[in-house]
Amino acid sequence: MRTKIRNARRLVVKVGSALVTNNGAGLDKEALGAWARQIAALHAEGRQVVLVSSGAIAAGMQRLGWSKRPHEMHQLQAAAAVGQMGLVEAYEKAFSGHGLHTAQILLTHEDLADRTRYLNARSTLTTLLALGVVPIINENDTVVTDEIKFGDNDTLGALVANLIEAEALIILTDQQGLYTADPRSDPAATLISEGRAEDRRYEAMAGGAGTGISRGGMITKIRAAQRAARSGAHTCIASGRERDPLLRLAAGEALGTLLYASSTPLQARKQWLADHLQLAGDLVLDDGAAAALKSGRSLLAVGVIEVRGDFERGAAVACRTLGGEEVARGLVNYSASECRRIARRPSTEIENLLGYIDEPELIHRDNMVCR
Ligand SMILES: Nc1ncnc2c1ncn2[C@@H]1O[C@H](COP(=O)(O)OP(=O)(O)O)[C@@H](O)[C@H]1O
Ligand SMILES: N[C@@H](CCC(=O)OP(=O)(O)O)C(=O)O
Repeated sequence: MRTKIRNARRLVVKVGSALVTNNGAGLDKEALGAWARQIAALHAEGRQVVLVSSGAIAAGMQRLGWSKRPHEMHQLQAAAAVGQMGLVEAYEKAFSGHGLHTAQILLTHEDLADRTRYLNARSTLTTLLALGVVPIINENDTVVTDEIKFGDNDTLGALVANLIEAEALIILTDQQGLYTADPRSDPAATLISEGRAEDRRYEAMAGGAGTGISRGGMITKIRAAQRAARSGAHTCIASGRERDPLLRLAAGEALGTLLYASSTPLQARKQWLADHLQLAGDLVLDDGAAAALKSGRSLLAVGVIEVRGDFERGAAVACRTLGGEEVARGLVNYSASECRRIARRPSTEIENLLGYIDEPELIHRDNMVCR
């Protein structure tokens, strides 16, 4: 099983706040240095690595002399802006010691939800990797609001793995991996060595964040593994406090918890659709249309009985049954107001109804992913 990580040529490594800041005590430069050394060694083997690093808020809090994480968004954003400077400065120094350039990339949820920006982010990242640069990614905390937040960097790590079609996502944290229960509260909990990322039982075992400085906890790591698996990436959750965890995992050692992907990679576009967290609206389908989608056909206007939301051509929308069940999601060829005008009507009438026709389908099957 562990050959899955050994064989990975393109990896996303995520390091959490607790590790990066040594539980909030300020940037742990020694730890950063150790990751840089290991990533440099992986590079030398011809692998490409993207680093998703948390720690900006915690580092900023420390610089500003705050001992408690504030609740107000603007204060968190201010702390992140201060801390991100120190974070990238420390990484740049650590990697330059190994002759590697770094690049800072700050992303928001909207960047990955917008089709054009998604494609831009993807091509910038793959270009950087081809140039031998180590991209260092964090959420763009300065501009995010609650609605557009990834919130935790486990989710961001998984989306980056989808974005660049990584083969492995390695999540380093302050525990050895996934335990049968939170080891902080249950000393009898045992470590899970490996299993299918999609196995729903893991969600019940995982709890929230361990410390006041982290966001996600184990549950976001499990969901990140599920998300990564949808694009064929295997996830490993391991302790960042072990000696050389990245090198040992890349050598095939059975460290931490491996949550492997069992499906083949979806096509890049379908991946993006499957991970599209924010949808612009809903199309409510009749039973015939719902059945057609499930058997892999395109969505035609005739099967749409209601249009919800306000969206433009090209937006991602959910296709739902009258009962609310999501059957599929996809990129719609017509705006919401156009959809309302052509709903329940055969495709042959679209030109008459609108005065023009873009596509005969409302959503083409190539631009759709079934749930
Ligand atoms: N089943 C579990 N197995 C391991 N850790 C768990 C589990 N449930 C909850 N946790 C907690 O998740 C924490 C790791 O997540 P988090 O604090 O968000 O760290 P990070 O900053 O690395 O993302 C652990 O310290 C642990 O207390
Ligand atoms: N963007 C935030 C990271 C959010 C966060 O705490 O994530 P995590 O450490 O994964 O729980 C920061 O840099 O502080």
